[in-house]
Amino acid sequence: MNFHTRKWIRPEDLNANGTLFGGSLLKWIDEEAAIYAIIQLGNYRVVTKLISEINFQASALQGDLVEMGLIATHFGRTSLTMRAVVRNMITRKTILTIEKIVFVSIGDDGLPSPHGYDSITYKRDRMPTQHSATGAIRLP
Ligand SMILES: CC(=O)SCCNC(=O)CCNC(=O)[C@H](O)C(C)(C)COP(=O)(O)OP(=O)(O)OC[C@H]1O[C@@H](n2cnc3c(N)ncnc32)[C@H](O)[C@@H]1OP(=O)(O)O
Repeated sequence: MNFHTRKWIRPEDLNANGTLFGGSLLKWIDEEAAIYAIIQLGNYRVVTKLISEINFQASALQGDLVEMGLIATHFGRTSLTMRAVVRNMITRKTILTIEKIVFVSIGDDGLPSPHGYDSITYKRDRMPTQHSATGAIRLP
């Protein structure tokens, strides 16, 4: 599992208990998983289909650093299933684990679209050359 993204816990990320607000964390995870799905499925149009049980095991305080890790666990026909782990880099405790996050690749018609992949890429070789929403073309 690769831990690409780190976050610094700021005052606006705290709950009334003075610890990390779960909603902030879930927003970061959903965005991280969306970017991971785009890289794996070669499609900017991916949507969250399912997030399984979220088990908050520990927390973080203002000023702590947390890191998020994702790994693809299953390539379906139109979907990608991932596992997520978030760790507190200061206390070294696991903050949460999510066993299943499912994203679906969407076609221009707005319906699930086969992505054609069955294994993880560790490169940027599947990045689409054109963004279907903006028409922007990526330079080589
Ligand atoms: C990044 C974001 O935040 S996106 C915003 C939040 N997400 C959304 O708004 C998505 C809203 N949902 C939808 O638009 C629709 O449910 C869609 C397009 C995602 C899927 O539509 P469905 O009618 O369920 O499509 P369909 O039955 O063909 O399933 C598509 C894939 O999802 C999988 N799937 C569907 N339901 C589930 C489920 N409950 N759990 C796990 N996988 C599921 C299917 O197995 C299929 O995968 P496969 O092709 O790899 O076998």
